[in-house]
Amino acid sequence: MTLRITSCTYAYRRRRPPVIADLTYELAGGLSILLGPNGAGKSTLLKLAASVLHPKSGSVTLDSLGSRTREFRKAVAWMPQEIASLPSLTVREWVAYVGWLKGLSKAEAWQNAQSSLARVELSDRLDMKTSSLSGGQMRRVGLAGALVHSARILLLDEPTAGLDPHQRRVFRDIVGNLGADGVRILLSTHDVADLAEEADHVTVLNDGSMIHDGPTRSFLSHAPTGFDAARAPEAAYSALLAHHGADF
Ligand SMILES: Nc1ncnc2c1ncn2[C@@H]1O[C@H](COP(=O)(O)OP(=O)(O)OP(=O)(O)O)[C@@H](O)[C@H]1O
Repeated sequence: MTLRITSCTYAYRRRRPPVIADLTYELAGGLSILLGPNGAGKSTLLKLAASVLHPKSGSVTLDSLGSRTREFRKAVAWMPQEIASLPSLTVREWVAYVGWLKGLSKAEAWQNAQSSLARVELSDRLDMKTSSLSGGQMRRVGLAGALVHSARILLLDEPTAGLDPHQRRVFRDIVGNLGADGVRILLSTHDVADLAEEADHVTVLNDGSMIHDGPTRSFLSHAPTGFDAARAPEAAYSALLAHHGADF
């Protein structure tokens, strides 16, 4: 399934410059990462792709499905940057609720909640209230929510922020397995060094426009010569932004 954003423009306020300006993008296969300075428009782009926001002009489609259709919403999962705990819900209820909102039956949602929480290593927290979790644990609940309805497209907004090194490894394994199953993943991150080596594709946003969109190899080629491999992703990122006069 191909997710396409075509000539999209989005502004939060009238008479203000758009946050996303006439942007066209197609999500490649495997893992794509979305980079850019604070305020570049990464979360806004993910929300447009997830049908949480709707463009003022242009379109968001999945093959022939428009982004306002139920089928589109079922095929696409979105993990927001801020995962809200619902104080009255347990961890399993929180994830099952997301599954139910995405069209699963109550029984399926309840069952899938258990298995997706096992994938993020939270089986021992099923019956705890979400309000009692740490920030990193709550992000893992958010990821379980994105996994619960087996979407073909995953849109993850800074999923590794605040995760400890072991949980980063668990996250990478999950993403690697999903990629192998043909799920397409777009994730935003500031963790250039950590994730670039895993990514198939890199997109860089600056001030609402794409300044790079291509395979990881072509992104890394922007690193000035002489950088060792471990520092190449950061060097490539800085070089691209400097080239485009970004204020970062
Ligand atoms: N709800 C909102 N109302 C008004 N302006 C907003 C709103 N959300 C975001 N913005 C503005 O839109 C711009 C892009 O924000 P966005 O959150 O998409 O950037 P980002 O690249 O995800 O940033 P970060 O890396 O800091 O998360 C910023 O200037 C931000 O202030």
